[in-house]
Amino acid sequence: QTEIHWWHAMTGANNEVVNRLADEFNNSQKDYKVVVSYKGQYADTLNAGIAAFRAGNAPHILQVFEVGTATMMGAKGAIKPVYQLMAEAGEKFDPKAYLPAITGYYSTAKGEMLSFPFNSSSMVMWINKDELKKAGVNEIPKTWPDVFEAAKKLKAAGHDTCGFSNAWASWAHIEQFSAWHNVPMATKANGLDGFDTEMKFNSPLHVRHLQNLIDLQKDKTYDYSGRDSKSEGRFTSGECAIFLTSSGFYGNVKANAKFDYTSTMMPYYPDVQGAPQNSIIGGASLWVMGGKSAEEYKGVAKFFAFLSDTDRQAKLHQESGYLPITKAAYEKTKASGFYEKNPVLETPLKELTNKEPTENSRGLRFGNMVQIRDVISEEIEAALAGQKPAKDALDAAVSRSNQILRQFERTVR
Ligand SMILES: O=P(O)(O)OC[C@H](O)CO
Repeated sequence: QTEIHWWHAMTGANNEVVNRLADEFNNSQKDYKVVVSYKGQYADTLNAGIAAFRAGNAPHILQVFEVGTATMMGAKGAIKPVYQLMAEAGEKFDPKAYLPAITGYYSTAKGEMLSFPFNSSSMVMWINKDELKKAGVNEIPKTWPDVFEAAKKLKAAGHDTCGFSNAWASWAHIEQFSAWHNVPMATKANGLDGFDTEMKFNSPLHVRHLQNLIDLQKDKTYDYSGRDSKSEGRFTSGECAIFLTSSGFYGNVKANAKFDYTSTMMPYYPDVQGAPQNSIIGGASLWVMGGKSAEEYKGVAKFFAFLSDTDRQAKLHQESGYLPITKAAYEKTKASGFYEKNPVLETPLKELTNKEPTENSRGLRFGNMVQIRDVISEEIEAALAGQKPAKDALDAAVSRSNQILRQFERTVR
């Protein structure tokens, strides 16, 4: 039996999904065995994969979050492009079977798919309906001003430590925020049209939004919850009744929330023309590492074909809140009337398809984005702590990010 090692970053309900998929595949045939290992949060998993590649003991499959895409593309020799892998192994593989918002993110300009879409998400606003009702908020907030008003009422009703919050600081307030308001995060279609891109997220709109957060952070009407998803439990525990994070949080919400909940589209500033635009994807894809044997690659290709099965994809979507990856899985879910009963699962799809994507909302691809996210978060944290005004923090984040982009350009040249 040939072992296929899969390193991933899934916890809670999504960790169970990963384990179950591996078990199902292992029981479905005898030639290959998928062995899964949890390697920490996404950034840790990516670092572990790169370090292992350098040391000559990389896994076969590495789950990498969407912002690690450029890093993986630039890591020559470290990866085996998925379109090549599938062709060499003779596995049926049609990139057109997948949702274009997802494949576009993980393909070259020529349309060659480099990594295998696995758990794509978008950011939604999770709502604790019971607590909103208790606080006298009769309508689910739609706009940022609505959210601020609702958060003030929640605070007055006893939510002392959190009126509203979010996971993934940069994803929420810079990356998704820019796309949703149709303003550039950076030039060159946010890097999709070339690594020689420059950051632009210090616009008056970005400054205004961060200033609002700074003002509300003072008495915890807004309360910061960190750079990644570790604090998502603040929603399920009931502490924060309005919480922006991934649609892929669904499995954990379903398992742990002891209240009536829903998810809704991200808020927007209603005076910004064209807002809301469309959201961009998040989550992760599966990268195949370089330097493995033909037999091992055959096993990986078989596993990917297994994952693409329509019923399996539909189930994965319906249980986890991640997007249906294939068009067939989406159609099947829709036709079964599933979304009428479970509107929560349709929220990210509605956001992604809200309008035809523009240069500002197709996605993003930045070299060293993992470091850039840290820089953005660091500056947001300093601003929220009252150490610098919003404009200074965003100017600093932009200029530091541009330096990191230039470093990346030098390494891939
Ligand atoms: O929580 P996930 O898996 O949807 O990922 C959220 C962000 O896109 C990670 O970069």
